[in-house]
Amino acid sequence: MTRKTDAIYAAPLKEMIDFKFDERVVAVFPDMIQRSVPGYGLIISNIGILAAKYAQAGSHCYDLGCSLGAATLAMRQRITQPDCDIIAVDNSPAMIERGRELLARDTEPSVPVTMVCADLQEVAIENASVVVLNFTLQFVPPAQRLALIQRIYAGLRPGGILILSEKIAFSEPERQHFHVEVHHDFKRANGYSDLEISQKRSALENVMIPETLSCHQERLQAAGFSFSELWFQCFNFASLVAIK
Ligand SMILES: Nc1ncnc2c1ncn2[C@@H]1O[C@H](C[S@+](CC[C@H]([NH3+])C(=O)[O-])CC(=O)[O-])[C@@H](O)[C@H]1O
Ligand SMILES: O=C(O)C(=O)Cc1ccccc1
Repeated sequence: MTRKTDAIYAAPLKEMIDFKFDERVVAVFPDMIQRSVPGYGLIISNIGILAAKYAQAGSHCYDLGCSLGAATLAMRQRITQPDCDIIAVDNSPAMIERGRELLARDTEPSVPVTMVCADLQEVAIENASVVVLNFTLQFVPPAQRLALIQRIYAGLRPGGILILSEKIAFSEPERQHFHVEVHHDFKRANGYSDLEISQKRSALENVMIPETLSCHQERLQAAGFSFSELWFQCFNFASLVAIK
């Protein structure tokens, strides 16, 4: 399959509109996320590894903010426990429509998947062994984040896990500056121009709100998770696993 190149912010825009997961983004999303998030492919494949270890027989696995279902497909390929299913949720109709097409191409008999177009806040989380928030919490309004993590904790079985990947912020200006600069270098090395980088940054400003690693760790603890581990970090992109 040829991958469509992301050029959404390549030409100067007269007016900056907030970033939205619409048809235009969906059409280039695999290219956009791969060129923008350091370690994205590695994170996806290791979500499969973690799910294979922690999925429990007869439980649900959730992929919240699934986009095109990359984490879902990685989990689906690896989970071997009987009677599991995956519930993949996204509130972008364009993402779910394309995600369903990609899922239909994956014809190997394996774990059943349901792709749901809904706000993740409206989806019940129950009898869960694996919950994935792969770069999704950063788009949830900060005031709603604790309640969501508490609801995930309540829906997990003992021994179940939450995988939480996020772009992170740093409280010390010098450290924040370092990571932002190096991330921009990463994007430049992947073919984005300075204009694309700066226009996308403005479009994301009101929509994607990163927090510090300690903010995430403290929230996980406050929600009841007594164990969490940073298993991935590259520049200002990190992934935690928390075990109930
Ligand atoms: N309230 C919400 N309810 C449901 N979905 C939401 C909500 N808010 C945002 N989304 C969805 O969360 C996704 C975030 S992208 C996740 C990548 C994916 N996890 C991946 O592993 O490829 C991350 C990124 O692009 O940086 C988008 O598809 C939104 O529509
Ligand atoms: O592109 C960026 O600068 C990011 O921080 C990551 C990202 C990737 C895909 C959609 C939105 C944000």
